Amino acid sequence: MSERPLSIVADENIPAVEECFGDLGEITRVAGRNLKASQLVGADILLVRSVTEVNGELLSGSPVRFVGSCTIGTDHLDIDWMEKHGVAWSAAPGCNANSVVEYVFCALAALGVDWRRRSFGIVGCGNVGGLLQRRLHSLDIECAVYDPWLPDNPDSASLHTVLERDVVCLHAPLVGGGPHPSHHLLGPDEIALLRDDAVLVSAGRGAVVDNRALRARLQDGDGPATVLDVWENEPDIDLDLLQLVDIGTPHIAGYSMDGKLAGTRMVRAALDRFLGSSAPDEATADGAPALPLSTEGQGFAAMAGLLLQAYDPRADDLRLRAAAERAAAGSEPMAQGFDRLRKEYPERLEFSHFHIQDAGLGEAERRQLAVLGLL
Ligand SMILES: NC(=O)c1ccc[n+]([C@@H]2O[C@H](COP(=O)([O-])OP(=O)(O)OC[C@H]3O[C@@H](n4cnc5c(N)ncnc54)[C@H](O)[C@@H]3O)[C@@H](O)[C@H]2O)c1
Ligand SMILES: O=C(O)[C@H](O)[C@H](O)COP(=O)(O)O
Repeated sequence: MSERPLSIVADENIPAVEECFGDLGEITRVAGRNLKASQLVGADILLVRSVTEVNGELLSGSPVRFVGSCTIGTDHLDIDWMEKHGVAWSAAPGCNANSVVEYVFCALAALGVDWRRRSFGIVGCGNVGGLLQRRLHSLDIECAVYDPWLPDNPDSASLHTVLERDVVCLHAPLVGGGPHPSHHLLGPDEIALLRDDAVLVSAGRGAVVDNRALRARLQDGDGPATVLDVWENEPDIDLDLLQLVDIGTPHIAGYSMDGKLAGTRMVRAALDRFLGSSAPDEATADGAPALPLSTEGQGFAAMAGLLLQAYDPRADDLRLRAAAERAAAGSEPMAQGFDRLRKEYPERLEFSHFHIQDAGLGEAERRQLAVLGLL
């Protein structure tokens, strides 16, 4: 690419683009959900989130030579098309994995589920599932893993076995083809395996679970306690399903400020590799003063209380239900409300920004909280 300033088109909801990319040229912010080819006339670089389908329809005829997605997931990118047409690309593997794992434990805390007494099943054991597995190992909690690409994982088990565990966590990507597609990996038969006293946490991609089949199972009045962060047909989600889940959130498990900034930084680093240059100082969520958390109660209640002071997913659940009520009342379409909650998401910091102020906790609880990243 030439030495002239670059023209960078970036989704309006990616944080710190000006700080991380401003030295390279001119930045134009766009609404990613409905990005059109006509908005890419003259663009060299395109920075997207998961809501932009990046394919031949969008890119053919444009001068874009590098696409950066500040996300872990890549199912919105037509990688084959880009590689065939000489468009370089990068996502941000693992950028918000810690945020998702913290979401899982906070959701369990909100449900009053003492994770120390439960067995876990993990579907998809990459950056997110693998981090969860390592934390569970450090806490001496049993887990079984279904990941067809990782047969040597020490906890490797069949999908059937994994789905019969006490807490089932879904962290598989949405994969369309190949030997292990994941669309509706959990269909009616697999959903039937989930125990009534189990917990299901889905934080990969919505269409990994057949939402209609899940709704049918929950409508029968039984089924597991259910935490859904991702949905089929986002942002126009199934409002009946939302009524049936225990915690429903608008695809924000990975939305810690740390995770978002890591995504922006990783894409800048990838662009530098492409350009053969190096990055300026990066924006970071580090260095903020440690925020105090106080303990109340003892044992699991104290630990759960601390986690929920750091992040309580029930606040996100309430906001999503309020958006659903507005949709039902006809004052704001659900799709608009879902995207607005994501756009206006409050700043959320990961556990590493907090510290536990008083010493009411026992040694075991302190050690367990340290494993989770809370000191
Ligand atoms: N809810 C959120 O906010 C949020 C945040 C981050 C990531 N995600 C989603 O979670 C997914 C996983 O994230 P990651 O960082 O662990 O990705 P990753 O690419 O590091 O790992 C994905 C793992 O899933 C496995 N896998 C592939 N196909 C599978 C299948 N059919 N069944 C089971 N496992 C399969 C892969 O072998 C790999 O080990 C991402 O692709 C993304 O879609 C969601
Ligand atoms: O894939 C990811 O990294 C996550 O799903 C991420 O949180 C998606 O967020 P978005 O790009 O839609 O803002």
